[in-house]
Parts: sequence; C-alpha cells; structure tokens
Amino acid sequence: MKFLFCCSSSFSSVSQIETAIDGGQNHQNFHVFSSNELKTATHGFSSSNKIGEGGFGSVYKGRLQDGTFVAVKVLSIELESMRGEREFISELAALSDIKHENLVKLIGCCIDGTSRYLVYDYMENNSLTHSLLGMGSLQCWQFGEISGSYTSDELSLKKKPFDSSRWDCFACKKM
Ligand SMILES: Nc1ncnc2c1ncn2[C@@H]1O[C@H](COP(=O)(O)OP(=O)(O)OP(=O)(O)O)[C@@H](O)[C@H]1O
Repeated sequence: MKFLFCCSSSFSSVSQIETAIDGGQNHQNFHVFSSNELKTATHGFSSSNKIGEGGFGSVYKGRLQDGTFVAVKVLSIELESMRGEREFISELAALSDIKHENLVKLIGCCIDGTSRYLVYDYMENNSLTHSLLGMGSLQCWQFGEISGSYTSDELSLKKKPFDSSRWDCFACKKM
C-alpha cells in the first residue's frame, strides 16, 4: 500500500513519521514506498545493484516502475544504541523539505518492521561534477590547468580522469 505524506522538518521519531503516513497527507515531492516496491526496483537488493557502502548501511541502485532511477539506502539499526534510526530520522528531517541543485534529492522512504530505507534520486558518477562545476565531464588535468599550479605529488594525478567518488583527488582538495 502506498501513501503520500506531508514532509516536515519537525520529525523527531519514527512514530511521528508513521502517524504522518497513516494520516495519508499528500505531498507531491515525497513518497512512502512499500518494501516490495523497493525490492522489485533493486532486484531484491542484489549484489549487482549495490553501488556503495556508507557509515550507516549499503546503497543500491534501483529502477522504479515508472522508469526513474533511484539510490536506495538500507539502514541497519543497532538495537542497543538505535544507531541507524537516528540517521533515518535526521535525514528525513533535514532533506525531505529541501530542494537545491547541489543537494541530492531525498524522494521517499520506507519503514518495514525494523528495516528503514531512504530513497534518493540516482546521481550518475559525474553529475556532482556537473552540479558543482557546471563544466560537464571534467578531467583532473583540465581542472588543474584551470586552478593553477601543481605540487610534485599532484602531477602524478593530473592526467587521470576525474572521478567524483575520489574526493581525495587533488583538484577537489583545492576547491
Ligand atoms: N543518490 C546517490 N546516487 C548514486 N550513488 C549514491 C547515491 N547516494 C549514495 N551513493 C553511493 O553510495 C555510497 C555511500 O553513500 P552514503 O551516503 O551511504 O555514505 P557516505 O556519504 O559515503 O558516508 P556516510 O554514511 O558516512 O555519510 C556513496 O559513496 C556513493 O558511491
């Protein structure tokens, strides 16, 4: 069963979120997914769909029924410390009502028993580069040329293609 609800930065607990969900309030930018929808979208959270691992859980690429690509973050909750739950609530509170071109968009969530999922717009590898620099597919050495001089360590990187997942790249340090 699907619900849409009104996002608010005042969420402080899962029960508040569930109340909002049960209230069935509408909000066009946010969607409460069923776990089945997310399982279908990610081929059952298969390892081939896994695109990353963060401090709070794994991230999977998925495709919704309407064809939209999404990134689904699966939060693992530590029952003793409730770590993961806090991340879920604070991410919802912080991002659910913010829209900015340089921020990945949180488009929905899912609560299924003790499982928590956050659903974001899927960002292609170089889309952050696009957003931050507005220069399309940029190479490190090009950015280096734009940003000025190199140290000797930096020279070894200057011909390597820019990879937005490598934020230790010298070009990014200079930003
Ligand atoms: N919206 C997205 N689109 C594409 N890939 C994503 C998206 N969100 C996360 N990823 C991938 O999943 C990885 C882990 O992301 P996640 O947000 O869980 O952790 P993090 O930001 O790297 O670290 P932390 O959990 O400590 O904040 C990212 O490094 C990225 O490769």
